[in-house]
Amino acid sequence: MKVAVLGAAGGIGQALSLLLKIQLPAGSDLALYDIAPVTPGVAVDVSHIPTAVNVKGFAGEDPTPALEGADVVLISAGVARKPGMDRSDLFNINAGIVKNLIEKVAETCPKACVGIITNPVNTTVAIAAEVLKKAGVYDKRKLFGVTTLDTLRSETFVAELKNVDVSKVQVPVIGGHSGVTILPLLSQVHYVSWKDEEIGPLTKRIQNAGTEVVNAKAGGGSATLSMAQAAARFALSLIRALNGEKVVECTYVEGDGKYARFFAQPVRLGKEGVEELLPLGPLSAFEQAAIEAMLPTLKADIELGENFVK
Ligand SMILES: NC(=O)c1ccc[n+]([C@@H]2O[C@H](COP(=O)([O-])OP(=O)(O)OC[C@H]3O[C@@H](n4cnc5c(N)ncnc54)[C@H](O)[C@@H]3O)[C@@H](O)[C@H]2O)c1
Ligand SMILES: O=C(O)C[C@H](O)C(=O)O
Repeated sequence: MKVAVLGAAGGIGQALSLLLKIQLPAGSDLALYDIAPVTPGVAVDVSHIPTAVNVKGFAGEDPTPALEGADVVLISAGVARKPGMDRSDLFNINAGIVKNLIEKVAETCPKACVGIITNPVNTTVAIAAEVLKKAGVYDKRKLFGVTTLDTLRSETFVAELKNVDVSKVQVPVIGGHSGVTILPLLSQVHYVSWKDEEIGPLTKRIQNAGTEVVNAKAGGGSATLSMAQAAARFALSLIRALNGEKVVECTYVEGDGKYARFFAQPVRLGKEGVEELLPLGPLSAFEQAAIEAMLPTLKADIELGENFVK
Protein backbone atom coordinates (compact mmCIF):
# COMPACT_ATOMS: atom_id res chain seq x y z
CA MET A 1 0.00 0.00 0.00
CA LYS A 2 1.36 3.42 -0.92
CA VAL A 3 0.08 6.63 0.68
CA ALA A 4 0.98 10.07 -0.70
CA VAL A 5 0.59 13.22 1.40
CA LEU A 6 0.43 16.43 -0.68
CA GLY A 7 1.14 19.48 1.50
CA ALA A 8 3.41 17.36 3.67
CA ALA A 9 5.61 20.22 4.90
CA GLY A 10 2.68 22.13 6.41
CA GLY A 11 1.23 22.17 9.88
CA ILE A 12 -1.15 19.31 9.15
CA GLY A 13 1.16 17.57 6.69
CA GLN A 14 4.12 17.17 9.05
CA ALA A 15 2.04 15.89 11.96
CA LEU A 16 0.10 13.59 9.63
CA SER A 17 3.32 12.23 8.17
CA LEU A 18 4.53 11.43 11.69
CA LEU A 19 1.29 9.63 12.61
CA LEU A 20 1.32 7.65 9.37
CA LYS A 21 4.98 6.65 9.78
CA ILE A 22 4.09 5.29 13.21
CA GLN A 23 0.76 3.67 12.35
CA LEU A 24 0.69 2.49 8.73
CA PRO A 25 0.80 -1.29 8.27
CA ALA A 26 4.30 -2.79 7.98
CA GLY A 27 5.59 -2.73 4.41
CA SER A 28 3.68 0.43 3.44
CA ASP A 29 5.26 3.21 1.38
CA LEU A 30 4.77 6.83 2.43
CA ALA A 31 5.49 9.60 -0.11
CA LEU A 32 5.69 13.17 1.20
CA TYR A 33 5.27 16.02 -1.31
CA ASP A 34 5.12 19.79 -0.91
CA ILE A 35 6.30 22.78 -2.93
CA ALA A 36 8.43 23.74 0.09
CA PRO A 37 12.15 22.82 -0.31
CA VAL A 38 12.25 21.44 3.25
CA THR A 39 10.08 18.44 2.29
CA PRO A 40 12.84 15.89 1.56
CA GLY A 41 14.21 16.85 4.98
CA VAL A 42 10.86 16.18 6.63
CA ALA A 43 10.98 12.72 5.03
CA VAL A 44 14.53 12.08 6.26
CA ASP A 45 13.46 13.20 9.73
CA VAL A 46 10.47 10.82 10.05
CA SER A 47 12.40 8.04 8.29
CA HIS A 48 14.61 7.70 11.40
CA ILE A 49 11.61 6.42 13.42
CA PRO A 50 12.02 2.64 13.60
CA THR A 51 8.88 1.30 11.91
CA ALA A 52 8.59 -0.83 8.76
CA VAL A 53 7.24 2.04 6.65
CA ASN A 54 9.39 3.34 3.75
CA VAL A 55 9.40 7.13 3.48
CA LYS A 56 10.45 9.29 0.53
CA GLY A 57 10.21 13.08 0.22
CA PHE A 58 9.70 15.24 -2.89
CA ALA A 59 9.72 19.02 -3.31
CA GLY A 60 9.18 21.37 -6.23
CA GLU A 61 6.46 22.10 -8.74
CA ASP A 62 5.65 18.54 -9.82
CA PRO A 63 3.98 15.99 -7.51
CA THR A 64 4.23 13.18 -10.10
CA PRO A 65 7.08 11.18 -8.47
CA ALA A 66 5.17 11.13 -5.18
CA LEU A 67 1.95 10.03 -6.89
CA GLU A 68 3.41 7.15 -8.93
CA GLY A 69 1.75 3.92 -7.72
CA ALA A 70 -0.20 5.65 -4.93
CA ASP A 71 -3.26 3.82 -3.57
CA VAL A 72 -4.30 6.65 -1.24
CA VAL A 73 -3.66 10.38 -1.73
CA LEU A 74 -4.27 12.84 1.12
CA ILE A 75 -4.30 16.53 0.17
CA SER A 76 -3.68 19.27 2.74
CA ALA A 77 -1.81 21.61 0.37
CA GLY A 78 -3.03 25.19 0.48
CA VAL A 79 -3.51 28.16 2.78
CA ALA A 80 -5.20 28.17 6.19
CA ARG A 81 -7.51 30.73 7.85
CA LYS A 82 -6.55 33.70 10.01
CA PRO A 83 -8.91 35.36 12.52
CA GLY A 84 -11.79 37.18 10.83
CA MET A 85 -11.78 34.89 7.76
CA ASP A 86 -14.33 32.25 6.78
CA ARG A 87 -13.29 29.01 5.11
CA SER A 88 -14.85 30.34 1.89
CA ASP A 89 -12.25 33.17 1.91
CA LEU A 90 -9.64 30.48 1.11
CA PHE A 91 -11.34 29.61 -2.19
CA ASN A 92 -9.38 32.06 -4.36
CA ILE A 93 -6.03 30.44 -3.58
CA ASN A 94 -6.94 26.86 -2.69
CA ALA A 95 -9.29 26.15 -5.62
CA GLY A 96 -6.42 26.44 -8.12
CA ILE A 97 -4.04 24.43 -5.93
CA VAL A 98 -6.50 21.53 -5.60
CA LYS A 99 -7.37 21.66 -9.32
CA ASN A 100 -3.69 21.43 -10.34
CA LEU A 101 -2.90 18.62 -7.91
CA ILE A 102 -5.96 16.58 -8.91
CA GLU A 103 -5.01 16.94 -12.60
CA LYS A 104 -1.75 15.19 -11.68
CA VAL A 105 -3.64 12.53 -9.70
CA ALA A 106 -5.84 11.91 -12.75
CA GLU A 107 -2.74 11.46 -14.94
CA THR A 108 -0.54 9.49 -12.55
CA CYS A 109 -2.70 7.41 -10.18
CA PRO A 110 -6.29 7.61 -11.49
CA LYS A 111 -7.43 4.62 -9.43
CA ALA A 112 -6.24 6.01 -6.10
CA CYS A 113 -8.61 6.91 -3.27
CA VAL A 114 -8.32 10.66 -2.63
CA GLY A 115 -9.01 12.38 0.69
CA ILE A 116 -9.33 16.17 0.50
CA ILE A 117 -8.47 18.15 3.62
CA THR A 118 -7.84 21.53 1.95
CA ASN A 119 -10.57 24.10 2.65
CA PRO A 120 -13.20 25.02 1.75
CA VAL A 121 -13.89 21.25 1.70
CA ASN A 122 -17.53 21.71 0.59
CA THR A 123 -16.16 23.26 -2.60
CA THR A 124 -12.72 21.67 -3.14
CA VAL A 125 -14.27 18.18 -3.28
CA ALA A 126 -16.61 19.37 -6.05
CA ILE A 127 -13.58 20.80 -7.89
CA ALA A 128 -11.76 17.47 -7.57
CA ALA A 129 -14.79 15.54 -8.85
CA GLU A 130 -15.13 17.78 -11.90
CA VAL A 131 -11.41 17.56 -12.74
CA LEU A 132 -11.46 13.76 -12.48
CA LYS A 133 -14.66 13.64 -14.56
CA LYS A 134 -13.11 15.83 -17.27
CA ALA A 135 -10.16 13.42 -17.39
CA GLY A 136 -12.58 10.48 -17.71
CA VAL A 137 -11.38 8.78 -14.51
CA TYR A 138 -13.96 9.85 -11.88
CA ASP A 139 -15.10 7.08 -9.55
CA LYS A 140 -17.34 8.56 -6.87
CA ARG A 141 -16.56 5.68 -4.52
CA LYS A 142 -12.97 6.94 -4.29
CA LEU A 143 -13.27 10.65 -3.57
CA PHE A 144 -13.70 11.86 0.03
CA GLY A 145 -13.88 15.15 1.85
CA VAL A 146 -12.19 14.51 5.18
CA THR A 147 -14.71 15.68 7.81
CA THR A 148 -13.40 13.43 10.60
CA LEU A 149 -12.29 16.43 12.68
CA ASP A 150 -15.97 17.29 13.22
CA THR A 151 -16.45 13.77 14.58
CA LEU A 152 -13.43 14.03 16.90
CA ARG A 153 -14.63 17.37 18.26
CA SER A 154 -18.16 16.07 18.77
CA GLU A 155 -16.86 13.05 20.70
CA THR A 156 -14.67 15.27 22.88
CA PHE A 157 -17.27 17.96 23.62
CA VAL A 158 -20.08 15.46 24.35
CA ALA A 159 -17.85 13.54 26.77
CA GLU A 160 -16.83 16.78 28.53
CA LEU A 161 -20.37 18.09 28.84
CA LYS A 162 -21.97 14.81 29.95
CA ASN A 163 -19.00 13.57 31.98
CA VAL A 164 -18.86 10.20 30.20
CA ASP A 165 -15.96 8.03 29.01
CA VAL A 166 -14.84 9.65 25.73
CA SER A 167 -13.72 6.31 24.31
CA LYS A 168 -17.35 5.15 24.33
CA VAL A 169 -18.84 8.23 22.64
CA GLN A 170 -19.76 7.99 18.97
CA VAL A 171 -21.39 10.91 17.13
CA PRO A 172 -22.38 10.78 13.46
CA VAL A 173 -21.72 14.18 11.86
CA ILE A 174 -23.46 14.89 8.56
CA GLY A 175 -23.77 17.66 5.95
CA GLY A 176 -20.58 19.48 5.07
CA HIS A 177 -17.53 21.10 6.69
CA SER A 178 -18.29 24.76 7.46
CA GLY A 179 -20.61 26.61 9.84
CA VAL A 180 -24.25 25.56 9.63
CA THR A 181 -23.44 22.74 7.18
CA ILE A 182 -21.78 20.80 10.04
CA LEU A 183 -24.52 18.85 11.81
CA PRO A 184 -23.75 16.46 14.68
CA LEU A 185 -26.61 14.01 15.23
CA LEU A 186 -26.62 14.36 19.01
CA SER A 187 -29.99 12.59 19.28
CA GLN A 188 -28.21 9.38 18.18
CA VAL A 189 -25.50 9.38 20.88
CA HIS A 190 -25.91 6.26 23.01
CA TYR A 191 -26.13 6.31 26.82
CA VAL A 192 -26.65 10.09 26.98
CA SER A 193 -29.89 11.94 27.64
CA TRP A 194 -30.25 15.56 26.65
CA LYS A 195 -32.05 18.58 28.04
CA ASP A 196 -33.58 20.60 25.18
CA GLU A 197 -31.52 23.64 26.11
CA GLU A 198 -28.22 21.71 25.71
CA ILE A 199 -28.63 20.79 22.04
CA GLY A 200 -28.51 24.25 20.41
CA PRO A 201 -25.38 25.55 22.19
CA LEU A 202 -23.46 22.27 21.81
CA THR A 203 -24.30 22.04 18.11
CA LYS A 204 -23.11 25.63 17.71
CA ARG A 205 -19.84 24.93 19.56
CA ILE A 206 -19.11 21.98 17.25
CA GLN A 207 -19.95 24.11 14.19
CA ASN A 208 -17.64 26.91 15.38
CA ALA A 209 -14.83 24.74 16.74
CA GLY A 210 -12.54 25.52 13.80
CA THR A 211 -12.96 29.24 14.51
CA GLU A 212 -12.29 28.56 18.21
CA VAL A 213 -8.85 27.22 17.21
CA VAL A 214 -8.19 29.97 14.64
CA ASN A 215 -8.92 32.66 17.25
CA ALA A 216 -6.88 30.90 19.95
CA LYS A 217 -3.88 30.64 17.57
CA ALA A 218 -4.28 34.41 16.98
CA GLY A 219 -2.95 34.57 13.42
CA GLY A 220 -0.74 31.48 13.67
CA GLY A 221 -3.02 29.26 11.56
CA SER A 222 -5.87 26.83 12.13
CA ALA A 223 -6.20 23.33 13.58
CA THR A 224 -3.19 21.20 12.64
CA LEU A 225 -2.56 18.60 15.37
CA SER A 226 -6.18 17.55 15.93
CA MET A 227 -6.64 17.62 12.13
CA ALA A 228 -3.61 15.40 11.62
CA GLN A 229 -5.09 12.90 14.08
CA ALA A 230 -8.44 13.14 12.26
CA ALA A 231 -6.82 12.55 8.85
CA ALA A 232 -4.75 9.67 10.21
CA ARG A 233 -7.88 8.06 11.67
CA PHE A 234 -9.68 8.43 8.34
CA ALA A 235 -6.74 7.18 6.28
CA LEU A 236 -6.12 4.17 8.52
CA SER A 237 -9.84 3.25 8.37
CA LEU A 238 -9.75 3.54 4.59
CA ILE A 239 -6.61 1.39 4.35
CA ARG A 240 -8.14 -1.29 6.59
CA ALA A 241 -11.15 -1.27 4.25
CA LEU A 242 -8.99 -1.44 1.10
CA ASN A 243 -7.32 -4.45 2.70
CA GLY A 244 -10.66 -6.24 3.07
CA GLU A 245 -12.18 -5.15 6.41
CA LYS A 246 -15.59 -3.48 6.59
CA VAL A 247 -15.21 -0.09 8.25
CA VAL A 248 -17.77 2.66 8.90
CA GLU A 249 -16.81 6.36 8.90
CA CYS A 250 -18.66 9.63 8.29
CA THR A 251 -17.19 11.40 5.26
CA TYR A 252 -18.23 13.94 2.60
CA VAL A 253 -18.98 11.98 -0.57
CA GLU A 254 -21.11 12.06 -3.69
CA GLY A 255 -24.10 10.05 -2.51
CA ASP A 256 -27.66 9.55 -3.66
CA GLY A 257 -28.28 13.30 -4.05
CA LYS A 258 -31.29 13.31 -1.72
CA TYR A 259 -30.07 16.46 0.04
CA ALA A 260 -27.17 17.71 -2.12
CA ARG A 261 -24.76 16.21 -4.67
CA PHE A 262 -22.08 15.91 -1.96
CA PHE A 263 -23.10 15.21 1.62
CA ALA A 264 -21.20 13.98 4.67
CA GLN A 265 -22.83 10.83 6.01
CA PRO A 266 -21.95 7.45 7.45
CA VAL A 267 -20.61 5.10 4.77
CA ARG A 268 -19.34 1.53 4.81
CA LEU A 269 -15.88 1.43 3.27
CA GLY A 270 -14.62 -1.63 1.40
CA LYS A 271 -12.01 -2.77 -1.12
CA GLU A 272 -13.03 -0.17 -3.74
CA GLY A 273 -13.74 2.78 -1.45
CA VAL A 274 -17.37 3.52 -0.58
CA GLU A 275 -19.19 0.20 -0.59
CA GLU A 276 -22.51 1.32 0.86
CA LEU A 277 -24.12 4.63 1.82
CA LEU A 278 -25.65 4.03 5.24
CA PRO A 279 -28.96 5.55 6.30
CA LEU A 280 -28.85 8.69 8.44
CA GLY A 281 -31.11 7.00 11.00
CA PRO A 282 -33.89 8.66 13.00
CA LEU A 283 -33.56 12.45 13.11
CA SER A 284 -34.97 14.77 15.78
CA ALA A 285 -37.12 17.73 14.73
CA PHE A 286 -34.12 19.99 15.50
CA GLU A 287 -31.88 17.93 13.18
CA GLN A 288 -34.48 17.75 10.41
CA ALA A 289 -34.86 21.54 10.49
CA ALA A 290 -31.07 22.01 10.59
CA ILE A 291 -30.67 19.90 7.42
CA GLU A 292 -33.25 21.99 5.58
CA ALA A 293 -31.57 25.20 6.80
CA MET A 294 -28.06 24.17 5.64
CA LEU A 295 -28.98 23.11 2.11
CA PRO A 296 -28.89 26.51 0.33
CA THR A 297 -25.35 27.15 1.69
CA LEU A 298 -24.12 23.64 0.92
CA LYS A 299 -25.56 23.61 -2.59
CA ALA A 300 -24.07 27.05 -3.35
CA ASP A 301 -20.65 25.88 -2.08
CA ILE A 302 -20.83 22.83 -4.37
CA GLU A 303 -21.95 24.85 -7.39
CA LEU A 304 -19.02 27.24 -6.90
CA GLY A 305 -16.63 24.30 -7.23
CA GLU A 306 -18.41 22.81 -10.24
CA ASN A 307 -18.41 26.15 -12.06
CA PHE A 308 -14.73 26.73 -11.29
CA VAL A 309 -13.81 23.73 -13.43
CA LYS A 310 -16.49 24.12 -16.13
N1 LIG B 1 -10.77 19.36 6.52
C1 LIG B 1 -10.55 19.87 7.71
O1 LIG B 1 -11.22 19.53 8.69
C2 LIG B 1 -9.42 20.85 7.91
C3 LIG B 1 -8.93 21.09 9.20
C4 LIG B 1 -7.87 21.97 9.37
C5 LIG B 1 -7.32 22.61 8.25
N2 LIG B 1 -7.82 22.36 7.03
C6 LIG B 1 -7.25 22.99 5.83
O2 LIG B 1 -6.04 22.32 5.47
C7 LIG B 1 -5.22 23.20 4.69
C8 LIG B 1 -3.79 23.17 5.19
O3 LIG B 1 -3.71 23.65 6.51
P1 LIG B 1 -2.29 23.73 7.28
O4 LIG B 1 -2.58 24.25 8.62
O5 LIG B 1 -1.53 22.47 7.10
O6 LIG B 1 -1.59 24.89 6.41
P2 LIG B 1 -0.02 25.18 6.27
O7 LIG B 1 0.10 26.54 5.68
O8 LIG B 1 0.67 24.92 7.54
O9 LIG B 1 0.47 24.09 5.23
C9 LIG B 1 0.07 24.10 3.90
C10 LIG B 1 1.17 23.50 3.07
O10 LIG B 1 0.72 23.46 1.72
C11 LIG B 1 1.86 23.70 0.92
N3 LIG B 1 1.44 24.08 -0.42
C12 LIG B 1 0.90 25.24 -0.85
N4 LIG B 1 0.67 25.18 -2.16
C13 LIG B 1 1.05 23.95 -2.58
C14 LIG B 1 1.04 23.29 -3.83
N5 LIG B 1 0.61 23.87 -4.94
N6 LIG B 1 1.51 22.02 -3.87
C15 LIG B 1 1.98 21.42 -2.75
N7 LIG B 1 2.00 21.98 -1.56
C16 LIG B 1 1.54 23.24 -1.47
C17 LIG B 1 2.64 24.78 1.65
O11 LIG B 1 3.98 24.83 1.21
C18 LIG B 1 2.48 24.33 3.08
O12 LIG B 1 3.57 23.50 3.48
C19 LIG B 1 -5.89 24.58 4.79
O13 LIG B 1 -6.64 24.82 3.63
C20 LIG B 1 -6.83 24.43 5.99
O14 LIG B 1 -7.92 25.31 5.94
C21 LIG B 1 -8.85 21.49 6.83
O1 LIG C 1 -11.50 26.14 10.65
C1 LIG C 1 -10.62 26.05 9.78
O2 LIG C 1 -10.34 26.99 9.02
C2 LIG C 1 -9.82 24.80 9.66
C3 LIG C 1 -10.64 23.55 9.72
O3 LIG C 1 -11.63 23.51 8.74
C4 LIG C 1 -11.23 23.29 11.08
O4 LIG C 1 -12.39 22.88 11.15
O5 LIG C 1 -10.49 23.43 12.07
